[in-house]
Parts: sequence; C-alpha cells; structure tokens
Amino acid sequence: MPVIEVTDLRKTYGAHRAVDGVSFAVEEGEIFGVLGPNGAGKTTTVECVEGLRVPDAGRVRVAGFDPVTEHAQVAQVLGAQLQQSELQPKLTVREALELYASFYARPADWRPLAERLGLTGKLNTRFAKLSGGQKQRLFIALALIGDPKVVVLDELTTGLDPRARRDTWELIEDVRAGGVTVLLVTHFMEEAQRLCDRIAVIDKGRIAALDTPAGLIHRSAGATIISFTPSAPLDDRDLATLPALAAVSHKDARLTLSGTDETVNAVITLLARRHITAHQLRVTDATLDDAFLDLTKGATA
Ligand SMILES: Nc1ncnc2c1ncn2[C@@H]1O[C@H](COP(=O)(O)OP(=O)(O)OP(=O)(O)O)[C@@H](O)[C@H]1O
Repeated sequence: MPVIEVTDLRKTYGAHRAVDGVSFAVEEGEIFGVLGPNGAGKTTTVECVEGLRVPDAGRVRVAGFDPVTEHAQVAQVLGAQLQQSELQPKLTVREALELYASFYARPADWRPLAERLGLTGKLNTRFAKLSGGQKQRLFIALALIGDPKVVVLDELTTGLDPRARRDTWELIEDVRAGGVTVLLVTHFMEEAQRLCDRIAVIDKGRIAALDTPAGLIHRSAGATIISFTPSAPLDDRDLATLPALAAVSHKDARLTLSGTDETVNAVITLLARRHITAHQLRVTDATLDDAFLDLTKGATA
C-alpha cells in the first residue's frame, strides 16, 4: 500500500487555481521529489498532505489516514520540517529535542538521534547561535523525533553552502536507509537527481511529468547533446533536416545540438558528407536541469 496517496487534489485561492488535479502515490521507503517553478503549487500540495491546508476537492491519505479529519493519527506517523521562525531563538538544542519529543505518544530516543545528526556537541547551544547547517540538522532531528513513517522536507537545503548541502543529502539518505519514506520539495536539480527515486514535476498546478530522474531526462525532447566547433560553417538548411532535432544553439563558432542518438549519428554523417571536421566534439546526456526546462517550457518563473 502506498504511504502517501494524493488523488485529483484541487485548491483554489480566490480565482487562482494553485493546485488543479494533482495525483501521485508514494511507496514505502521511497525518496519522492516534488519539483517545479516558483508558484507551481508544490507547497500547497505538500501542506495538504501534512494537513496544514484543507483541499477544495480530491483525496489525500497518509498511511491510510485523512490529514484533515484524522489529523491526530497523521501527526503520529508524519514528521514535518519546521520553518525557521517556528523555533524560539533562546531554546537550546536539548530543550527543543525534549519539547518536541513530548508531543508524541511514542517518541524516538533523542540522544542517538542527536548523535546521528552530529548535534551532541551542541546540546546546550541556543538555536539562534547555530550555523545554517546545524539548524537544518536540528530541523531534521525534530522531524524524526516522533519516529515517523514519512517525513516531509520542503526546501531543506536552501541557503546552505555546498559542503553543508552535501552533508544534508547524506543525512537524508541515512534517514531513508532507516526505513522512513521521504517527500522532498526542492528547487535544486542536482539534489533531486542525486536523492530522489521518483520525481513529480509540477507546473501551473498540474503534474507535467512523473518518473525517475533518468526517465525524466529520457522523455525530454533533447536527451542527448552534441557540441563541436566545425572547421567550416554548416548550412542552417542542412541542420534543419536532422532527425529528432530538439534545439540548436550557436556560441561564437561553437555549435550545440540536442536531440536523440539518431540526431548525433545524422550530424556525424552530415559532417563527413560536407568534409567538415568537428573540433572538440563532445556528446553528453542532458541533465535533469535540461529536462526540467523542457518539461516546464513557458512557465513564468
Ligand atoms: N494562502 C494563499 N493565499 C493566496 N494565494 C496563495 C496562498 N498560498 C499560495 N498562494 C498562491 O498559489 C500559488 C501556488 O503557491 P505554492 O506556494 O503552492 O507554490 P510553490 O510551487 O510552492 O512555489 P515556490 O517554489 O515559490 O515556493 C502561487 O501563485 C501563490 O502565490
């Protein structure tokens, strides 16, 4: 049984349809990413899962419970990351852990949790004095303190430096290895590609695509990219005949084409036919970044 089920979720603010028929299911033990441009409806969707917003229509279940009518049951199985403003600056790490543990019928023992998250040396430090990375680790600890089946992490690594971001990724992988299902909202493609088993790309309140990171790249129009500097200019009319060509760009003398393997083979044949040499020829797979831009073409963000 999926741990999270969202079926035809809808939420309107005034005349604005923020979420317009979103459906997905998250299986136990998955890291499931929610990705999309600003204002796409990601936070609204996950806050409906958390029971913080009431959907206008549709069905949401977390471990079989309705987050609105069975909020108490959902709170016992779902851990949510707090927003920074929700913790008192003067609270120490130990006090925060003890306070949040007291909210649960069967909390996890916070000492090994603090140890695992590298917070043992900071137990007497006040929240306001923690670094950005330490605050994020505390938020993860607080999200896990109820020993949840599912954690929802929204923009967890925003504002962190690359080192702290990578450390946080390792923590999330650890959390999943401990059997917890993770619903992750992120703007960072590298983060989604590295961590997520599957990703729902949300655009204008709808699911634009739902697949594994590799699957999303594969289904975007320009999954393979070939770039080179030709020894003589290529005729645009020749380029226009290339099969499965998704995009062409020129930068000085350098040419970059995206398409499929078929496009690459045709380019090589074309070059040979025109007796043109390709200098610094590179063939690469598109990244999730490229796929994201392709899948959310026309988004305002
Ligand atoms: N409480 C609210 N009242 C009115 N409009 C809202 C409210 N919350 C969100 N919206 C609007 O609904 C749309 C979706 O917002 P949401 O926060 O879900 O998007 P998001 O994908 O999480 O965006 P971001 O990446 O910028 O955080 C936006 O246009 C936003 O302005």
